[in-house]
Amino acid sequence: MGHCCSKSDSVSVHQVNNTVASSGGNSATATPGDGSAAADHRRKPTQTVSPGPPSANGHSNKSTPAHSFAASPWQSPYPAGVRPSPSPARTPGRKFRWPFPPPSPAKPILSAFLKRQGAPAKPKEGPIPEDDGRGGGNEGERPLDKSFGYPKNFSAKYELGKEVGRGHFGHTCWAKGKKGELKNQPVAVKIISKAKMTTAITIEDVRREVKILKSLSGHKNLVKFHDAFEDAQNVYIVMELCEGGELLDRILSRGGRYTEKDAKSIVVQILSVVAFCHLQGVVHRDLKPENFLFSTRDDDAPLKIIDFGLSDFVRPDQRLNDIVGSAYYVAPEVLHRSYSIEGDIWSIGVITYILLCGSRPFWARTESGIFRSVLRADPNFDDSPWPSVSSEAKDFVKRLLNKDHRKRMTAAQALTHPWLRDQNCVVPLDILIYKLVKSYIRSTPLKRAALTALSKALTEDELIYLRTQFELLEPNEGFISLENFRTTLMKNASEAMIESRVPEVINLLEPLSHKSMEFGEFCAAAISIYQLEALEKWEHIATTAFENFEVEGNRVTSAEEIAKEMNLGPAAPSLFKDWIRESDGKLSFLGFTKFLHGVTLRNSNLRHHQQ
Ligand SMILES: Nc1ncnc2c1ncn2[C@@H]1O[C@H](COP(=O)(O)OP(=O)(O)OP(=O)(O)O)[C@@H](O)[C@H]1O
Repeated sequence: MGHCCSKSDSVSVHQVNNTVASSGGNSATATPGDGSAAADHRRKPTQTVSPGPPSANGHSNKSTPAHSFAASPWQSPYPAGVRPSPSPARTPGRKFRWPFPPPSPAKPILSAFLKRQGAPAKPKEGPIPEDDGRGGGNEGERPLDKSFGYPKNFSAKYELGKEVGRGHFGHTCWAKGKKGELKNQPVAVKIISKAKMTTAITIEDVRREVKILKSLSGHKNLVKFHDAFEDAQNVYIVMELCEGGELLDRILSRGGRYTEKDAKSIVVQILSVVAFCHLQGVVHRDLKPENFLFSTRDDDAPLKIIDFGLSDFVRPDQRLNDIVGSAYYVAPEVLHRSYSIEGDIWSIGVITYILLCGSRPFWARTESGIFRSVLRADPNFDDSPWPSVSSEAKDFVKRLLNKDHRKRMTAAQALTHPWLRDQNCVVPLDILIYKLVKSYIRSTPLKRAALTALSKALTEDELIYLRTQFELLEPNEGFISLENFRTTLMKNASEAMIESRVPEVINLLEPLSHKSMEFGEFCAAAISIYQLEALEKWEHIATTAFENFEVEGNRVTSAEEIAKEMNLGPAAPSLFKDWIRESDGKLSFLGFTKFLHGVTLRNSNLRHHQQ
């Protein structure tokens, strides 16, 4: 995926647009006036390109060819000096139709976002100055080092064939191996032009894409990485060839939507591979139907995730702040510049919504309108075909499209959702468990008692996910300890993760070395109050939990004690008065639920009182 701008820099960016509806392409009957007048640039390039005048981002379309064909024996599909229009005239319609409006090439989300906020937009594809306080060097003075250390003998090992796909910053060709294991085997080669790597950051982006592809090998729904090469002009990423086309094209060929049954099999594959990426500490950041390819043309061909060009490594407690992704699929917290792997889950929610009804959940004619909709609008579940969609499917989508990222299901949890139960999904280890258990073992006895009361309010059905996770930790005679957490993580982690992250994650669980947990305590440790609050029956759960707490756990406390337990300063106790019953000095129902919820820094009142 795109390397036009940095990911790691605040101006990073990208790919906005109508990409959802973008690639379907037979433009012959495009409807004027609805954004669909131009055709699919990948297939009918001459109808969409706008040679000559400066593009919407202020860069001349003439200046730099978008893609290098130097290494390809085949001709560029574009006329000389012409590249796809970098900015679509408008955003296509909400409904999927055939034919589709043109795909929109990269367009920075951030620039549109800044414009909305009244700040001057930075050039979208122009080099990002590296002396902007973000730690780069002055590229005007120091030539960029574009050597990657990859082998240089690409053409000795592979024979390039025709182009099979084109992104904004690279094109992908069919090729076959000339020697070794891949002799005569077809492969795909993504070719990224070094001429387009105009900053140290864009170079780093390519390096990271290769590193991530290497480190993630092994999942059946992930395109297999073979090798990376370079020469003076290009970087070549050799990978498994997927011959079945994009998920987007299949959605289109089915008239815009899937049956629930077929949608489930797609969603399970997406969740499975995304759960794998998240466990390995990788956030994809550009999940959309164009980035899933079918390995063959068969109806039941496996789906493969591609394009880790916007992906990044993320630690369990880390928040990322660069705005990247594609507008229709971007999560609210990405636009708020504080996000992590839950952003991918939102995108899967958007994809599932589209699969089930053929429309986008967040739609507007302009990019700023899309962002507004993502931030504020609730998706429509009333219009056709939603009344005939199962309530489980609707609940599933709603639990992915929760605007509060803490309330969203994780990919592993989603695989245990009732909608997918008949799919017999293999549920992978969830890194969220490690995060929650880490907090639990550091919490106070009162908090643990409250969590225990809460976990006891859940039904066996609601505990399926936790039971699966507990089994994955391979309890010894019903108990798990630090060793179980360590071995299970090692068993499920990639080599890169074992080297870089596992020690850190396990160290944080160190207090567990002196204790072991049976399933009951594990449930108390690994439930997320935020996720439970998102459930329709939360009120019932909370009431039952409080009844449990009254029987076992609720004790006389004071506002000072609670403030102390919640790590709050001396001015805070006045805030907690309502939490304690005057009659017996124990937590009230309100106090119980708020205490469970904890205090977040978002609560400006508390912050104020802490000062
Ligand atoms: N392994 C593959 N097998 C077959 N086709 C592929 C493969 N990888 C990529 N393609 C095709 O090449 C196109 C561009 O690839 P990719 O998305 O990785 O490039 P990009 O420049 O990063 O794209 P984008 O602008 O969409 O982010 C894809 O949309 C797809 O059609």
